[in-house]
Amino acid sequence: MKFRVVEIFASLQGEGVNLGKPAVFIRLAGCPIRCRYCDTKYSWDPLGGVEIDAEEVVQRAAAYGQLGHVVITGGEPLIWRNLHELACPLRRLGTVEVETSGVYPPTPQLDACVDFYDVSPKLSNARVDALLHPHYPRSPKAWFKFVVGGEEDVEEAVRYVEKHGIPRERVFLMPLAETPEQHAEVLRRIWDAAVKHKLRVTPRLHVEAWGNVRGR
Ligand SMILES: C[S@@+](CC[C@H](N)C(=O)[O-])C[C@H]1O[C@@H](n2cnc3c(N)ncnc32)[C@H](O)[C@@H]1O
Ligand SMILES: Nc1nc2[nH]cc(C(=O)O)c2c(=O)[nH]1
Ligand code: SF4
Ligand SMILES: [Mg+2]
Repeated sequence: MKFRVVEIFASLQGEGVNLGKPAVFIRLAGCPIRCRYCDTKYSWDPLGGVEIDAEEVVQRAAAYGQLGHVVITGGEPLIWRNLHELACPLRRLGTVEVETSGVYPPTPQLDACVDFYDVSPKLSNARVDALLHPHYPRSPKAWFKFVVGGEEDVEEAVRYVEKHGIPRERVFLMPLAETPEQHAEVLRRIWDAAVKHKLRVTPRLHVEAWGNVRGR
């Protein structure tokens, strides 16, 4: 099975439940959702990247050394209906985490090979119609990151969590930011609302360190 791969790189997981873990990132091409704030628009074209066989992707990922954790991202990786043909062999390299908007459900074969879903449900600040699939709130493997730019977004996230029955202990707020300056400014804006609503906050480590650059 071949996949269109935009980039493969080693970095620290900059977001969410596996924050700070050294990981190999595999960014697949294609995303039909098109969030207004997306910091990875170069991944949207489904014909972008290069076509690589799953086993070759695993070899290239393995070349970074046994980092122990692999992140499949995009783009929207769940549009690839045979994603298990990549996720399952990647388990040879460690735990497997999938970054997703949560719009598309995993197949049972994929779910068996995933350790973490890092789900980013879309609030009105994304300016898209993207419904969270009911598979994720009830999955013990799913963690949730709401991109927020200020207090109003935090309040919307609180309503969203309640409406969709998302377990609060699996929820993170994450600054809508592409530069270290924006990141610090948004953190200050959401800080008290996060405390008030007892919601965890995840930074975007790579944005704080490098801004929005490829391969980091
Ligand atoms: C590029 S997306 C790829 C995975 C998947 N399409 C998704 O949206 O979760 C990876 C993560 O970056 C987040 N993201 C994208 N642009 C952002 C921005 N400008 N500020 C904060 N988070 C952003 C997304 O919400 C998601 O959590
Ligand atoms: N360091 C780092 N961590 C990340 N976590 C999720 C990312 C993504 O683009 O999916 C990402 C990324 O692009 N870089
Ligand atoms: S779903 Fe993810 S990759 Fe697609 S536009 Fe939104 S943030 Fe970007
Ligand atoms: Mg990124």
